[in-house]
Amino acid sequence: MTDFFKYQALGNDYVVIDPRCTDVPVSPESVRLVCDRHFGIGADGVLYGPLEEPRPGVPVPLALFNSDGSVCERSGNGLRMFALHLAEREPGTWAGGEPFTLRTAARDSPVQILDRAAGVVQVGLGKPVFDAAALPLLDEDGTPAEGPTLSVPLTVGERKLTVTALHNGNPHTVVPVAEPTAELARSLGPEIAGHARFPLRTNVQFLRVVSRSVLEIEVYERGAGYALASGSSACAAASAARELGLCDDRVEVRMPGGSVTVTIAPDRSVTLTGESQQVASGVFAPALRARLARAAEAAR
Ligand SMILES: N[C@H](CCC[C@H](N)C(=O)O)C(=O)O
Repeated sequence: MTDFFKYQALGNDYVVIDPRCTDVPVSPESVRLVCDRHFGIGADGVLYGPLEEPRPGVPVPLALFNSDGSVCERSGNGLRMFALHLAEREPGTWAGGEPFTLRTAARDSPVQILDRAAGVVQVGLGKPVFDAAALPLLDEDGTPAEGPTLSVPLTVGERKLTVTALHNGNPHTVVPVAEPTAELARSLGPEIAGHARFPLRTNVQFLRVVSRSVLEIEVYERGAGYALASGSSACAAASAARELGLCDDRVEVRMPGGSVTVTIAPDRSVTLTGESQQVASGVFAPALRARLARAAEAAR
């Protein structure tokens, strides 16, 4: 029995719970406990799956959770880590470098392991949508906003920002700034992520365009807080910068935990490539197991 596998991608860390390997119940409450860095394992989220026995040629379903227990539709890094998990469990089936498909609440995402030893995995996030209704984004007066979300004004406390919002499986808000810092992300990030104009909340990226081929971001994730890296955030920043004419169609996105490569096809489809690694696997101690079981029971 293996209750959990822990992975990280550029410091964005996830615990994989594979129902084929453990009977630990997964609920929002137990996710919060597992992700707690003091009372649990510690992670930005949980990848729970595969939800059915994987078969080659059939999309592999999994569920994604943020560390606060909320459901997340898609995670660029999370899917890359989950692909590696499948390859490490069943190298004969998944590690051959053939593309396969992972299925989450957002939609199907193609993944491909480019270098298993180095943990290099590519994932396609499809075409982003720059549309107020998709996020959703409300007007200042609380009514649903309409139309494109490129360079829209957003008032946050005393600050009048200009942001670009988009949906690439999950919602993102890109804030161009002169100097993205962890302090800025930690202070302003939560105010934007939970802003009344985003009723479903949003992930937030503070962006500096270093050159046409290099972007730098700091990330505040919806449901997980400050993050050292985020794959879909890197893609969101690249898509926003590309749409605003600020970068080319292949960019390096630098984050505190490391860099990824994002490419944007002529039809705007986005591909994310980067590294990730397994860092640990193990069993929960009986006391934590008991608490997880109680947490799942309470959630019923
Ligand atoms: N870390 C993830 C993004 C998680 C997004 C999540 N916080 C949400 O609620 O949308 C990534 O690498 O793409």
